Amino acid sequence: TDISTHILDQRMRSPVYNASGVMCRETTELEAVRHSDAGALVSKSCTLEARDGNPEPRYAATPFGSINSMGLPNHGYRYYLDYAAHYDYTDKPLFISISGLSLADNLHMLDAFQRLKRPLLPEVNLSCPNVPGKPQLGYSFDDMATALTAIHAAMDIPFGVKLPPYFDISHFEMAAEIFNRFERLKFLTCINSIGNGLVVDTDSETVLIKPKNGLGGIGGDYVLPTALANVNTFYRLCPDKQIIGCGGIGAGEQVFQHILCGASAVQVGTRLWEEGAGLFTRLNQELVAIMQRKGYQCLADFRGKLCTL
Ligand SMILES: CC(C)(C)CCc1c(C(=O)O)[nH]c(=O)[nH]c1=O
Repeated sequence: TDISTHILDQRMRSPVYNASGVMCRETTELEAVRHSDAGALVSKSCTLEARDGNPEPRYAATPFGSINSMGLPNHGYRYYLDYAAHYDYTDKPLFISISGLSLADNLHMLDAFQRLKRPLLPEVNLSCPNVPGKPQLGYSFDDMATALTAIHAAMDIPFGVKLPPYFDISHFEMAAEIFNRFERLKFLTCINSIGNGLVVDTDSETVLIKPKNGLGGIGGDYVLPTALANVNTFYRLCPDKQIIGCGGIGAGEQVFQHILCGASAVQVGTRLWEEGAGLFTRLNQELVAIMQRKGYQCLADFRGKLCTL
């Protein structure tokens, strides 16, 4: 049973790896993912300068997932640039998440990474903050088109984007129309956390996290249906791009479902935060067991073959 996959021409022995933001801010964490059974690794979204992020508590596990308002804590792009400069690319693919506070910052960082002349894979976080008072880039279609036009013009290496969840069919169509303009935009990672949820503790009658009056991105079991809808819809609307699934993965079954919906690889956030890097070994084993039960030899036997009624 072969669970290997490729993103562009880069082979992954397993289709499963970490989601940006989890187990990837420190080089020690990146190395833990690299030494695990994950098929790749992605770094914490970086900004031009290092950031402490928001006051704690800023992450909380909940009965069916998690809530977070980390506030982009990271060591600044140079720290991840150094990791990418010395990385052994024959091992497993390295994705670099970029979340500049402005288009100029994104262009500066992306240029620095492409000047390394290494096969790293940039993942531009479109949940990055836009001008205050405007929706995030991923929800401001004109600004998103402007930013991607500038990024595509500046990038001569392939890159991807990390997308917020969409819910309205017209938004899927408008977003896909924009992404399909850009040939070197080669992969779409769907989805980021579902924004600005609120989790309340009944006994204390209090929110769980300190920032933003307790509002934060929701991950975990709660988001699986939305994640699968985004994976499958962009899989159908953007046939020239690969889809990386993210959201609601806690067992091999959800890895299977994401790939059935069209994902070429999948990322795990909440479950990885809660379980640690041994998770990848478990998910790989559970995926193999499902494939064996169904008689599939490789991921291509079922990728994108979701049946409709
Ligand atoms: C939400 C932002 C702080 C604007 C970007 C970083 C980010 C964070 C974060 O650092 O709070 N959390 C997420 O679940 N997704 C993200 O993309």
